[in-house]
Amino acid sequence: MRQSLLEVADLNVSFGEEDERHHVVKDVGFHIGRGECYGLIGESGCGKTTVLRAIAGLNSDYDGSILLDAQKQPKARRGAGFLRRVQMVFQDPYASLHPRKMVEKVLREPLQIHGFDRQRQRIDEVLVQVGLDPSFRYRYPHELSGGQRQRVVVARALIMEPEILLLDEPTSALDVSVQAEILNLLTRVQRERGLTYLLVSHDMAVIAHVCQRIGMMQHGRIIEEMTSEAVRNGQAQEQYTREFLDASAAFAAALEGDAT
Ligand SMILES: Nc1ncnc2c1ncn2[C@@H]1O[C@H](COP(=O)(O)OP(=O)(O)OP(=O)(O)O)[C@@H](O)[C@H]1O
Repeated sequence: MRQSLLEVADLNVSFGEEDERHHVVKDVGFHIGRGECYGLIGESGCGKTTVLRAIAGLNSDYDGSILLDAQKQPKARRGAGFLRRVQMVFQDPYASLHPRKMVEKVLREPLQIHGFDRQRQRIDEVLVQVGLDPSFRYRYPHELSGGQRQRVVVARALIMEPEILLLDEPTSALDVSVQAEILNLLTRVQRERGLTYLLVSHDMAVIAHVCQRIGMMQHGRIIEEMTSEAVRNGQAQEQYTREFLDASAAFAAALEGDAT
C-alpha cells in the first residue's frame, strides 16, 4: 500500500464540562493517500466538521493522532509549514470572505505573509485556474455571485500551493445549478495539481462525484468505509448506510421531480 499523506488515528473530541460533557467524535481513524479524495458522509450533527476542525488545527482540544507524511502533528499547529500544506475551504462563501476586502487583497495577503515571489502573476494564474477573468481581482465580494465567491475561496486556498484541501460542505450554500459547476472545478483542479482532498458532506451525490473512498459516520463514529463504486452499486454492508443511501436516492429523485 502506498504511504498515507494524511492519517487520523483514534481521534476523540468532546465539548462541555463534567456532567455536560458531550463526546462528539469517537475513535475516528482513516488514511488518505497522496492524490486521493476521501469523503466523510453522515447526517447533520454526526461530527464531520469537528473532525475537519481538529485536522486543520482550529480545535486543539482533541485526543488521538493526526499525521502528515507519517509525522505526528503537534496539537497547536506551530509555524507556517502545516498551513502551507493543508488548506481548508468552508461551507459558506458569504461568511468566509471579508465584505470590505477586494479579491486582489484576499489573494495577495497569504502571499505576503508567506513571502511568495511573483505575486501579481500568481494572482492572475489562480484566478484563471478557478475560471475567473483576471479582472475579477478588482471586485468586492458583494459584486460576485455565490458561485464566483466560492471560486475566490477556492483560489485563496490554492494560491498557497497546498498538498491537501479540507473541504467542508463546499457546495451546500450554493444554488443547485451552481453546485455542479463548483464540483467540476474541484475535480479538475484536483487532477491538474495532483491534490489530496478530504471532503465532508451530508450529500452522497456530492461525495460520490468527487471521492474514491468514503467513510460513513454515525453518532461520531465511522461505521463503514466504502469505495464510491460500491456506493453507486448499492453495496453497503451496514443497515444504517443502506438506509442513508436509499434516503439520498429518494431525495435526489424528488428534486428531479420538482425540477420538471
Ligand atoms: N464548539 C462546540 N461546542 C459545543 N458543541 C459543539 C461545538 N461544535 C460542534 N458541537 C456539537 O458537536 C456535534 C457535531 O457537530 P458537527 O458540526 O461536527 O457535525 P456535522 O456532522 O458537521 O453537522 P453539520 O453538517 O450540521 O455541520 C453537534 O451536536 C454540535 O452541536
